[in-house]
Amino acid sequence: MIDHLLSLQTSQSEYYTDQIIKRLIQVLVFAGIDTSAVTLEWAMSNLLNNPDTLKKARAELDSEIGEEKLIDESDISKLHYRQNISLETLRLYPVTPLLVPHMASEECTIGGYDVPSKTSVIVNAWAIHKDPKLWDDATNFKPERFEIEEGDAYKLMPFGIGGRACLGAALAQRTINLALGSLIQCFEWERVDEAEVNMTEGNGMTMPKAVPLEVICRARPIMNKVLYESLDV
Ligand code: HEM
Repeated sequence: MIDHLLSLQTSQSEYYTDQIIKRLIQVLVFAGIDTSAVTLEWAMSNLLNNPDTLKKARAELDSEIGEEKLIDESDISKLHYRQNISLETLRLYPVTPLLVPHMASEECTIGGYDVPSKTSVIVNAWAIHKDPKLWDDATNFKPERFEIEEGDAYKLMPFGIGGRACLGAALAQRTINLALGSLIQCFEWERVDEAEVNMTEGNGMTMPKAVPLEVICRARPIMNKVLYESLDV
């Protein structure tokens, strides 16, 4: 990306100044890293509190990919249940719960309220995602719900909607699905004790867990195979 921006700088030096390039990279780092990492932590926490879901996700991986090769990007589209786990995680724990503030470009009506032009408008995606009028059993973690519904964009909007929606949504979904798939394929996961993982939401720009996740993991046999192959022994 930096390479590409620097080559644009040679042909369009007035626009692609060093400052613009630095800011673009800052935005990508800021918008792209913590959001995906925190979502992954919420997803793992959900799986540890829902062992049957974890078992089902592992069974899907074993049957679609097997235990001989590691999951790669081309496998993601085969793993529907796994994708539903990410969607359900982003529904219950959207890491940007209020999206980012918008401004009404012209006078309009929202939910019966007259909104003058240039008013700041904040969308509470967190509340929409848990609204019992929109979702059955709204507060429970049920990835199966997406087998029936497609994740209507006006009900499920962890990446925002429209012209200013998240530019990295597709990349984020691929990264999260691949990372989560690899973690499930390569390790057995257990809670550190009998108690459920604490799902309290903390404060911060990207809604973190109030109590960081602690887990026990054990390598599955595929790890031996992959490690030996990479050492070429
Ligand atoms: C789980 C991961 C992510 C979530 C939940 C997320 C969520 C969001 C949300 C809610 C917005 C604001 C949308 C709106 O204005 O309504 C946004 C904007 C943006 N996101 Fe993401 N994001 C994620 C990952 C990423 C990644 C991986 C990148 C890039 C590497 C990225 C780049 C951006 C950029 C550049 C914008 C600003 C778009 C604009 O203002 O036109 N995001 N994201």
